[in-house]
Amino acid sequence: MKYISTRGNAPVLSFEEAMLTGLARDGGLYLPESIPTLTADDIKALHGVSYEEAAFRIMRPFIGDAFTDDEFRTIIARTYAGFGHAARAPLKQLDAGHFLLELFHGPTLAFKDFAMQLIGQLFEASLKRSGDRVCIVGATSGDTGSAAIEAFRGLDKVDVFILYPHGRVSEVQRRQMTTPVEDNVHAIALDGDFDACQARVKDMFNDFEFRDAVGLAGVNSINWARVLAQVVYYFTAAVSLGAPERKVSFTVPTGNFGDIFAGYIAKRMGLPIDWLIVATNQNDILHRCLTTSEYKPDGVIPSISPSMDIQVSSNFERALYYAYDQDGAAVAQLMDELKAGGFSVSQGALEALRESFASGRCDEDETRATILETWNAAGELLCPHSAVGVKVAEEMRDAATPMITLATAHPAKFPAAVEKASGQHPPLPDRMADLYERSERVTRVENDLAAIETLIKDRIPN
Ligand SMILES: Cc1ncc(COP(=O)(O)O)c(C=O)c1O
Ligand SMILES: N[C@@H](CCOP(=O)(O)O)C(=O)O
Repeated sequence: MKYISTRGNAPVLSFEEAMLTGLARDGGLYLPESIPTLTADDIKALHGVSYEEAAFRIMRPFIGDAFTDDEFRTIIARTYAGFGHAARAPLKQLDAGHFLLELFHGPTLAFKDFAMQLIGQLFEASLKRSGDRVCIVGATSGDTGSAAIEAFRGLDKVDVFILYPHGRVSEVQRRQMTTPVEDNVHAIALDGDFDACQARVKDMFNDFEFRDAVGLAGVNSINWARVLAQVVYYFTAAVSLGAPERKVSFTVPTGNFGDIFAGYIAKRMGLPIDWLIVATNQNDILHRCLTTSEYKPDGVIPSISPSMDIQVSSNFERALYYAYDQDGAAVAQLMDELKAGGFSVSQGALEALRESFASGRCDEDETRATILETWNAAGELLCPHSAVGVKVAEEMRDAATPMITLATAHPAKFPAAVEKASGQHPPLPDRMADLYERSERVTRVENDLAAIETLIKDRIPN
Protein backbone atom coordinates (compact mmCIF):
# COMPACT_ATOMS: atom_id res chain seq x y z
CA MET A 1 0.00 0.00 0.00
CA LYS A 2 1.44 3.36 -1.09
CA TYR A 3 0.55 6.81 0.18
CA ILE A 4 0.34 9.94 -1.97
CA SER A 5 -0.10 13.62 -1.21
CA THR A 6 -3.35 15.50 -1.85
CA ARG A 7 -1.24 18.10 -3.68
CA GLY A 8 0.44 15.54 -5.92
CA ASN A 9 3.99 16.78 -5.53
CA ALA A 10 5.60 14.90 -2.62
CA PRO A 11 7.43 11.58 -2.31
CA VAL A 12 5.22 8.48 -2.42
CA LEU A 13 5.56 6.69 0.95
CA SER A 14 4.73 3.43 2.70
CA PHE A 15 2.24 3.37 5.61
CA GLU A 16 5.02 3.53 8.19
CA GLU A 17 6.82 6.38 6.41
CA ALA A 18 3.59 8.35 6.00
CA MET A 19 2.78 7.84 9.68
CA LEU A 20 6.19 9.12 10.79
CA THR A 21 6.30 11.94 8.23
CA GLY A 22 3.12 13.85 9.08
CA LEU A 23 2.59 16.66 6.60
CA ALA A 24 3.71 15.90 3.02
CA ARG A 25 6.65 17.99 1.84
CA ASP A 26 4.43 19.79 -0.69
CA GLY A 27 2.20 20.94 2.19
CA GLY A 28 -0.47 18.32 1.40
CA LEU A 29 -1.94 15.45 3.38
CA TYR A 30 -1.19 11.80 2.75
CA LEU A 31 -3.88 9.42 1.48
CA PRO A 32 -3.72 5.81 0.32
CA GLU A 33 -3.17 5.54 -3.44
CA SER A 34 -6.27 3.35 -3.62
CA ILE A 35 -8.84 2.45 -0.99
CA PRO A 36 -9.25 -1.24 -0.19
CA THR A 37 -12.85 -2.45 -0.11
CA LEU A 38 -14.68 -4.95 2.07
CA THR A 39 -17.32 -7.16 0.45
CA ALA A 40 -20.81 -7.50 1.88
CA ASP A 41 -19.73 -10.88 3.26
CA ASP A 42 -16.66 -9.32 4.93
CA ILE A 43 -18.92 -6.73 6.56
CA LYS A 44 -21.45 -9.39 7.60
CA ALA A 45 -18.61 -11.35 9.20
CA LEU A 46 -17.96 -8.43 11.58
CA HIS A 47 -21.19 -9.27 13.43
CA GLY A 48 -20.37 -10.45 16.94
CA VAL A 49 -16.57 -10.00 16.77
CA SER A 50 -14.75 -7.93 19.39
CA TYR A 51 -13.89 -4.28 18.68
CA GLU A 52 -10.23 -5.32 18.52
CA GLU A 53 -10.88 -8.02 15.92
CA ALA A 54 -12.93 -5.61 13.81
CA ALA A 55 -10.11 -3.05 14.09
CA PHE A 56 -7.61 -5.63 12.86
CA ARG A 57 -9.70 -6.68 9.84
CA ILE A 58 -10.56 -3.10 8.82
CA MET A 59 -7.12 -1.53 9.22
CA ARG A 60 -4.93 -4.46 8.12
CA PRO A 61 -5.22 -3.82 4.34
CA PHE A 62 -3.91 -0.26 4.81
CA ILE A 63 -0.71 -1.00 6.67
CA GLY A 64 1.15 -3.08 4.09
CA ASP A 65 4.12 -4.93 5.54
CA ALA A 66 4.88 -2.37 8.27
CA PHE A 67 3.95 -4.87 11.00
CA THR A 68 3.34 -8.60 11.01
CA ASP A 69 -0.18 -9.77 11.77
CA ASP A 70 0.94 -10.86 15.24
CA GLU A 71 2.61 -7.52 15.95
CA PHE A 72 -0.42 -5.62 14.73
CA ARG A 73 -2.84 -7.70 16.81
CA THR A 74 -0.70 -7.11 19.91
CA ILE A 75 -0.61 -3.38 19.22
CA ILE A 76 -4.40 -3.26 18.85
CA ALA A 77 -4.91 -5.27 22.05
CA ARG A 78 -2.71 -2.84 24.01
CA THR A 79 -4.43 0.16 22.40
CA TYR A 80 -7.89 -0.58 23.73
CA ALA A 81 -6.98 -2.37 26.99
CA GLY A 82 -7.25 0.89 28.96
CA PHE A 83 -10.76 1.76 27.76
CA GLY A 84 -13.47 1.87 30.41
CA HIS A 85 -16.15 0.03 28.42
CA ALA A 86 -15.99 -3.57 27.17
CA ALA A 87 -17.60 -2.60 23.86
CA ARG A 88 -15.07 0.27 23.46
CA ALA A 89 -17.59 2.26 21.36
CA PRO A 90 -21.05 1.37 22.70
CA LEU A 91 -24.27 2.43 20.95
CA LYS A 92 -27.15 3.83 22.99
CA GLN A 93 -30.64 4.36 21.69
CA LEU A 94 -31.90 7.92 22.18
CA ASP A 95 -35.29 7.28 20.61
CA ALA A 96 -36.77 5.28 17.74
CA GLY A 97 -34.29 5.58 14.90
CA HIS A 98 -31.71 7.81 16.66
CA PHE A 99 -28.63 6.33 18.30
CA LEU A 100 -25.66 7.77 20.13
CA LEU A 101 -22.23 6.30 19.51
CA GLU A 102 -20.31 6.86 22.76
CA LEU A 103 -16.69 7.53 21.89
CA PHE A 104 -15.59 8.84 25.27
CA HIS A 105 -14.61 5.76 27.25
CA GLY A 106 -10.88 6.09 26.56
CA PRO A 107 -8.25 7.45 28.98
CA THR A 108 -8.84 11.16 28.22
CA LEU A 109 -12.60 10.94 27.71
CA ALA A 110 -12.80 11.96 24.03
CA PHE A 111 -12.90 10.17 20.66
CA LYS A 112 -9.27 11.12 20.07
CA ASP A 113 -8.17 8.23 22.29
CA PHE A 114 -9.30 5.68 19.69
CA ALA A 115 -6.60 6.82 17.30
CA MET A 116 -4.05 8.40 19.61
CA GLN A 117 -3.66 5.31 21.79
CA LEU A 118 -3.07 3.34 18.59
CA ILE A 119 -0.47 5.64 17.14
CA GLY A 120 1.31 5.81 20.48
CA GLN A 121 1.76 2.04 20.19
CA LEU A 122 2.65 2.20 16.47
CA PHE A 123 5.27 4.92 17.01
CA GLU A 124 6.78 3.02 19.93
CA ALA A 125 7.10 -0.21 17.93
CA SER A 126 8.51 1.57 14.90
CA LEU A 127 11.03 3.73 16.80
CA LYS A 128 12.22 0.76 18.85
CA ARG A 129 13.05 -0.98 15.59
CA SER A 130 14.80 1.98 13.93
CA GLY A 131 16.41 3.56 17.00
CA ASP A 132 15.30 7.00 15.68
CA ARG A 133 14.08 9.83 17.87
CA VAL A 134 11.17 12.10 16.87
CA CYS A 135 9.82 15.42 18.00
CA ILE A 136 6.04 15.52 17.84
CA VAL A 137 4.46 18.92 17.51
CA GLY A 138 0.68 19.16 17.64
CA ALA A 139 -2.06 21.77 17.65
CA THR A 140 -5.13 21.36 19.76
CA SER A 141 -8.43 22.99 20.57
CA GLY A 142 -8.39 20.78 23.67
CA ASP A 143 -8.86 17.08 23.02
CA THR A 144 -6.10 16.09 20.58
CA GLY A 145 -3.53 17.59 22.94
CA SER A 146 -4.68 15.76 26.04
CA ALA A 147 -4.97 12.47 24.13
CA ALA A 148 -1.48 12.91 22.62
CA ILE A 149 0.14 13.73 25.94
CA GLU A 150 -1.54 10.72 27.52
CA ALA A 151 -0.47 8.39 24.70
CA PHE A 152 3.17 9.53 24.51
CA ARG A 153 4.08 10.60 28.05
CA GLY A 154 7.17 8.85 29.33
CA LEU A 155 7.95 7.18 25.99
CA ASP A 156 11.57 6.83 25.05
CA LYS A 157 12.69 8.53 21.84
CA VAL A 158 9.72 10.90 21.65
CA ASP A 159 9.34 14.52 22.72
CA VAL A 160 5.88 16.04 22.48
CA PHE A 161 5.00 19.75 22.21
CA ILE A 162 1.32 20.68 22.17
CA LEU A 163 0.20 24.17 21.19
CA TYR A 164 -3.20 25.14 22.56
CA PRO A 165 -5.05 28.47 22.36
CA HIS A 166 -4.49 30.28 25.65
CA GLY A 167 -7.74 30.71 27.58
CA ARG A 168 -9.85 28.86 25.01
CA VAL A 169 -9.91 25.28 26.27
CA SER A 170 -11.90 23.94 29.21
CA GLU A 171 -10.20 23.68 32.60
CA VAL A 172 -10.30 19.87 32.47
CA GLN A 173 -8.74 19.84 29.00
CA ARG A 174 -6.04 22.27 30.12
CA ARG A 175 -5.24 20.30 33.25
CA GLN A 176 -5.06 17.05 31.29
CA MET A 177 -2.29 18.69 29.26
CA THR A 178 -0.49 20.61 31.99
CA THR A 179 -0.45 18.17 34.91
CA PRO A 180 1.43 15.11 33.57
CA VAL A 181 4.84 15.03 35.23
CA GLU A 182 6.87 13.25 32.53
CA ASP A 183 9.51 15.59 31.15
CA ASN A 184 9.15 14.49 27.50
CA VAL A 185 5.76 16.25 27.24
CA HIS A 186 5.31 20.02 27.00
CA ALA A 187 2.09 22.04 27.05
CA ILE A 188 2.44 25.38 25.25
CA ALA A 189 -0.26 28.06 25.62
CA LEU A 190 -0.24 30.19 22.48
CA ASP A 191 -1.65 33.69 22.28
CA GLY A 192 -4.14 33.07 19.48
CA ASP A 193 -6.92 30.74 18.42
CA PHE A 194 -6.79 27.10 17.27
CA ASP A 195 -6.35 28.15 13.64
CA ALA A 196 -3.18 30.00 14.66
CA CYS A 197 -1.89 26.91 16.52
CA GLN A 198 -2.55 24.69 13.51
CA ALA A 199 -1.02 27.22 11.10
CA ARG A 200 2.20 27.36 13.18
CA VAL A 201 2.40 23.55 13.23
CA LYS A 202 2.09 23.47 9.43
CA ASP A 203 4.66 26.29 9.18
CA MET A 204 7.09 24.14 11.15
CA PHE A 205 6.56 21.24 8.75
CA ASN A 206 7.13 23.60 5.83
CA ASP A 207 10.38 24.90 7.37
CA PHE A 208 12.51 22.02 6.10
CA GLU A 209 15.64 23.08 7.96
CA PHE A 210 13.83 23.00 11.31
CA ARG A 211 11.79 19.93 10.37
CA ASP A 212 14.85 17.87 9.52
CA ALA A 213 16.95 19.19 12.41
CA VAL A 214 14.46 18.17 15.10
CA GLY A 215 12.99 15.06 13.38
CA LEU A 216 9.50 16.56 13.28
CA ALA A 217 6.48 14.25 13.39
CA GLY A 218 2.77 15.00 13.69
CA VAL A 219 -0.14 13.42 15.53
CA ASN A 220 -2.90 15.73 14.43
CA SER A 221 -5.24 14.29 11.85
CA ILE A 222 -2.60 15.46 9.39
CA ASN A 223 -1.37 11.95 10.19
CA TRP A 224 -3.20 9.36 8.09
CA ALA A 225 -2.97 6.75 10.87
CA ARG A 226 -5.21 8.99 13.00
CA VAL A 227 -7.94 8.95 10.37
CA LEU A 228 -7.55 5.23 9.74
CA ALA A 229 -8.13 4.26 13.37
CA GLN A 230 -11.36 6.29 13.38
CA VAL A 231 -12.77 4.35 10.40
CA VAL A 232 -13.29 1.31 12.61
CA TYR A 233 -16.15 2.59 14.75
CA TYR A 234 -18.22 3.55 11.71
CA PHE A 235 -18.17 -0.14 10.78
CA THR A 236 -18.87 -1.52 14.25
CA ALA A 237 -21.77 0.90 14.78
CA ALA A 238 -23.35 0.29 11.37
CA VAL A 239 -22.96 -3.48 11.70
CA SER A 240 -24.68 -3.52 15.05
CA LEU A 241 -27.67 -1.79 13.42
CA GLY A 242 -27.87 -4.27 10.56
CA ALA A 243 -25.23 -3.34 7.96
CA PRO A 244 -24.63 -4.36 5.25
CA GLU A 245 -28.33 -5.19 4.74
CA ARG A 246 -29.49 -1.91 6.29
CA LYS A 247 -28.09 1.54 5.46
CA VAL A 248 -27.40 4.00 8.25
CA SER A 249 -26.55 7.71 8.39
CA PHE A 250 -24.08 9.42 10.71
CA THR A 251 -24.09 12.91 12.16
CA VAL A 252 -20.64 14.05 13.24
CA PRO A 253 -19.82 17.10 15.39
CA THR A 254 -17.18 18.61 13.15
CA GLY A 255 -14.24 20.99 13.32
CA ASN A 256 -11.08 19.81 11.59
CA PHE A 257 -13.08 17.32 9.45
CA GLY A 258 -10.94 14.32 10.49
CA ASP A 259 -13.67 12.31 12.17
CA ILE A 260 -16.25 12.70 9.44
CA PHE A 261 -13.61 12.06 6.80
CA ALA A 262 -12.99 8.69 8.47
CA GLY A 263 -16.70 8.00 7.85
CA TYR A 264 -16.22 8.91 4.21
CA ILE A 265 -13.36 6.39 3.97
CA ALA A 266 -15.65 3.75 5.53
CA LYS A 267 -18.21 4.54 2.84
CA ARG A 268 -15.62 4.25 0.08
CA MET A 269 -14.54 0.92 1.59
CA GLY A 270 -18.06 -0.38 0.97
CA LEU A 271 -19.97 0.38 4.17
CA PRO A 272 -23.54 1.30 3.15
CA ILE A 273 -23.78 4.82 4.57
CA ASP A 274 -26.63 6.98 3.37
CA TRP A 275 -25.60 10.43 4.67
CA LEU A 276 -22.61 11.83 6.50
CA ILE A 277 -23.91 14.95 8.17
CA VAL A 278 -21.46 17.66 9.15
CA ALA A 279 -22.68 19.30 12.36
CA THR A 280 -21.02 22.63 13.13
CA ASN A 281 -21.33 25.12 15.97
CA GLN A 282 -21.35 28.86 15.26
CA ASN A 283 -17.94 28.40 13.58
CA ASP A 284 -19.84 27.17 10.55
CA ILE A 285 -17.45 27.52 7.63
CA LEU A 286 -18.05 23.92 6.52
CA HIS A 287 -21.83 24.31 6.61
CA ARG A 288 -21.54 27.56 4.66
CA CYS A 289 -19.26 25.94 2.12
CA LEU A 290 -21.50 22.93 1.57
CA THR A 291 -24.52 25.17 1.13
CA THR A 292 -22.99 28.06 -0.86
CA SER A 293 -19.67 26.71 -2.27
CA GLU A 294 -17.74 29.60 -0.65
CA TYR A 295 -14.90 28.66 1.72
CA LYS A 296 -13.73 31.86 3.37
CA PRO A 297 -12.45 31.75 6.97
CA ASP A 298 -13.55 34.82 8.90
CA GLY A 299 -12.09 34.31 12.38
CA VAL A 300 -12.90 31.90 15.18
CA ILE A 301 -15.69 32.83 17.62
CA PRO A 302 -15.26 31.16 21.04
CA SER A 303 -18.16 28.85 21.92
CA ILE A 304 -19.27 26.40 24.61
CA SER A 305 -18.12 23.58 22.29
CA PRO A 306 -14.51 24.84 22.15
CA SER A 307 -12.97 21.79 20.49
CA MET A 308 -14.94 22.67 17.37
CA ASP A 309 -13.87 26.32 17.33
CA ILE A 310 -12.08 25.97 14.01
CA GLN A 311 -12.37 27.89 10.76
CA VAL A 312 -9.52 26.40 8.73
CA SER A 313 -10.50 22.79 8.62
CA SER A 314 -7.45 20.74 7.76
CA ASN A 315 -9.01 17.52 6.46
CA PHE A 316 -11.46 19.26 4.18
CA GLU A 317 -8.46 19.20 1.83
CA ARG A 318 -8.71 15.40 1.73
CA ALA A 319 -12.41 15.56 0.83
CA LEU A 320 -11.66 18.14 -1.86
CA TYR A 321 -9.05 15.81 -3.33
CA TYR A 322 -11.76 13.24 -4.06
CA ALA A 323 -14.32 15.86 -5.07
CA TYR A 324 -11.82 17.15 -7.66
CA ASP A 325 -11.29 13.64 -9.08
CA GLN A 326 -7.94 13.16 -7.33
CA ASP A 327 -6.41 16.14 -9.12
CA GLY A 328 -3.51 17.22 -6.87
CA ALA A 329 -2.79 20.35 -8.92
CA ALA A 330 -6.39 21.55 -8.50
CA VAL A 331 -6.16 21.02 -4.72
CA ALA A 332 -2.81 22.85 -4.55
CA GLN A 333 -4.41 25.77 -6.42
CA LEU A 334 -7.31 25.92 -3.93
CA MET A 335 -4.90 25.85 -1.00
CA ASP A 336 -2.96 28.75 -2.55
CA GLU A 337 -6.22 30.68 -2.85
CA LEU A 338 -6.99 29.85 0.79
CA LYS A 339 -3.73 31.50 1.83
CA ALA A 340 -4.91 34.59 0.01
CA GLY A 341 -8.31 34.60 1.78
CA GLY A 342 -10.52 31.80 0.53
CA PHE A 343 -11.86 29.87 -2.45
CA SER A 344 -15.02 28.77 -4.21
CA VAL A 345 -15.62 25.07 -4.77
CA SER A 346 -16.45 24.38 -8.45
CA GLN A 347 -19.98 23.26 -9.29
CA GLY A 348 -18.83 19.73 -10.20
CA ALA A 349 -16.83 19.30 -7.00
CA LEU A 350 -19.69 20.68 -4.89
CA GLU A 351 -22.06 18.14 -6.43
CA ALA A 352 -19.53 15.39 -5.69
CA LEU A 353 -19.29 16.51 -2.03
CA ARG A 354 -23.08 16.66 -1.75
CA GLU A 355 -23.38 13.04 -2.88
CA SER A 356 -22.03 12.01 0.54
CA PHE A 357 -22.14 15.04 2.83
CA ALA A 358 -24.98 17.18 4.11
CA SER A 359 -24.64 19.75 6.89
CA GLY A 360 -26.30 21.72 9.64
CA ARG A 361 -25.44 24.37 12.22
CA CYS A 362 -26.31 24.67 15.89
CA ASP A 363 -25.91 27.93 17.80
CA GLU A 364 -25.13 28.40 21.50
CA ASP A 365 -28.75 28.59 22.73
CA GLU A 366 -29.68 25.51 20.71
CA THR A 367 -26.69 23.65 22.13
CA ARG A 368 -27.75 24.41 25.71
CA ALA A 369 -31.39 23.57 24.97
CA THR A 370 -30.38 20.23 23.43
CA ILE A 371 -28.33 19.30 26.50
CA LEU A 372 -31.36 19.99 28.71
CA GLU A 373 -33.90 18.30 26.41
CA THR A 374 -31.79 15.16 25.95
CA TRP A 375 -31.27 14.91 29.70
CA ASN A 376 -34.99 15.27 30.37
CA ALA A 377 -36.15 12.99 27.56
CA ALA A 378 -33.50 10.27 27.54
CA GLY A 379 -31.53 10.66 30.79
CA GLU A 380 -28.40 11.16 28.70
CA LEU A 381 -26.03 13.98 29.66
CA LEU A 382 -24.36 15.24 26.49
CA CYS A 383 -21.17 17.22 26.19
CA PRO A 384 -21.72 20.44 24.19
CA HIS A 385 -20.06 18.98 21.05
CA SER A 386 -22.27 15.90 21.09
CA ALA A 387 -25.27 18.21 21.67
CA VAL A 388 -24.42 20.07 18.45
CA GLY A 389 -24.51 16.68 16.73
CA VAL A 390 -27.80 15.60 18.28
CA LYS A 391 -29.52 18.89 17.40
CA VAL A 392 -28.41 18.77 13.76
CA ALA A 393 -29.24 15.05 13.51
CA GLU A 394 -32.77 15.70 14.76
CA GLU A 395 -33.25 18.34 12.06
CA MET A 396 -31.82 16.26 9.25
CA ARG A 397 -32.83 12.65 9.88
CA ASP A 398 -35.55 10.81 8.00
CA ALA A 399 -37.80 8.05 9.28
CA ALA A 400 -36.47 5.39 6.93
CA THR A 401 -32.78 5.36 7.91
CA PRO A 402 -31.34 4.91 11.40
CA MET A 403 -29.27 7.92 12.43
CA ILE A 404 -26.13 7.51 14.52
CA THR A 405 -24.78 10.65 16.19
CA LEU A 406 -21.21 10.54 17.39
CA ALA A 407 -20.87 11.48 21.08
CA THR A 408 -17.33 12.78 20.84
CA ALA A 409 -16.50 13.69 24.43
CA HIS A 410 -17.58 12.97 27.99
CA PRO A 411 -19.68 15.73 29.60
CA ALA A 412 -17.24 15.86 32.54
CA LYS A 413 -14.67 17.54 30.26
CA PHE A 414 -16.99 20.56 30.06
CA PRO A 415 -18.68 20.65 33.49
CA ALA A 416 -19.42 24.37 33.60
CA ALA A 417 -21.29 24.46 30.29
CA VAL A 418 -23.13 21.20 30.97
CA GLU A 419 -24.19 22.24 34.46
CA LYS A 420 -25.38 25.65 33.27
CA ALA A 421 -27.49 24.02 30.56
CA SER A 422 -28.94 21.11 32.53
CA GLY A 423 -28.48 21.76 36.24
CA GLN A 424 -26.58 18.46 36.39
CA HIS A 425 -22.94 18.28 37.46
CA PRO A 426 -21.06 15.62 35.45
CA PRO A 427 -18.41 14.13 37.78
CA LEU A 428 -14.98 13.07 36.54
CA PRO A 429 -14.30 9.33 36.69
CA ASP A 430 -12.57 8.23 39.93
CA ARG A 431 -9.16 7.77 38.31
CA MET A 432 -9.11 11.52 37.54
CA ALA A 433 -10.77 12.71 40.71
CA ASP A 434 -7.65 14.59 41.89
CA LEU A 435 -7.14 16.44 38.58
CA TYR A 436 -7.94 19.81 40.15
CA GLU A 437 -5.33 19.29 42.89
CA ARG A 438 -2.40 18.39 40.63
CA SER A 439 0.14 21.13 39.88
CA GLU A 440 0.36 22.54 36.38
CA ARG A 441 3.34 23.05 34.07
CA VAL A 442 2.84 25.24 31.00
CA THR A 443 4.79 27.70 28.88
CA ARG A 444 3.07 30.73 27.37
CA VAL A 445 4.27 31.88 23.92
CA GLU A 446 3.34 34.56 21.44
CA ASN A 447 2.02 33.57 18.05
CA ASP A 448 5.47 33.76 16.50
CA LEU A 449 7.05 30.93 14.52
CA ALA A 450 10.68 31.75 15.36
CA ALA A 451 9.92 31.97 19.10
CA ILE A 452 8.14 28.60 19.06
CA GLU A 453 10.90 26.91 17.08
CA THR A 454 13.55 28.25 19.46
CA LEU A 455 11.60 27.01 22.48
CA ILE A 456 11.35 23.52 20.96
CA LYS A 457 15.03 23.37 19.95
CA ASP A 458 16.06 24.44 23.45
CA ARG A 459 13.95 21.74 25.09
CA ILE A 460 14.81 18.65 23.05
CA PRO A 461 17.85 16.57 23.99
CA ASN A 462 20.88 17.10 21.70
C1 LIG B 1 -15.13 16.71 21.45
C2 LIG B 1 -14.86 16.98 20.01
N1 LIG B 1 -15.89 16.90 19.16
C3 LIG B 1 -15.73 17.15 17.85
C4 LIG B 1 -14.51 17.50 17.32
C5 LIG B 1 -14.37 17.72 15.86
O1 LIG B 1 -13.72 16.64 15.25
P1 LIG B 1 -12.90 16.86 13.93
O2 LIG B 1 -11.87 17.88 14.22
O3 LIG B 1 -12.33 15.54 13.60
O4 LIG B 1 -13.88 17.36 12.92
C6 LIG B 1 -13.42 17.62 18.18
C7 LIG B 1 -12.06 17.99 17.71
O5 LIG B 1 -11.48 17.35 16.95
C8 LIG B 1 -13.59 17.31 19.54
O6 LIG B 1 -12.56 17.33 20.37
N1 LIG C 1 -10.67 19.43 17.92
C1 LIG C 1 -9.31 19.07 17.83
C2 LIG C 1 -8.57 19.91 16.85
C3 LIG C 1 -7.41 19.17 16.24
O1 LIG C 1 -7.92 18.18 15.43
P1 LIG C 1 -7.09 16.97 14.85
O2 LIG C 1 -8.10 15.90 14.70
O3 LIG C 1 -6.52 17.43 13.58
O4 LIG C 1 -6.01 16.59 15.79
C4 LIG C 1 -8.71 19.07 19.24
O5 LIG C 1 -9.42 18.77 20.16
O6 LIG C 1 -7.56 19.37 19.42
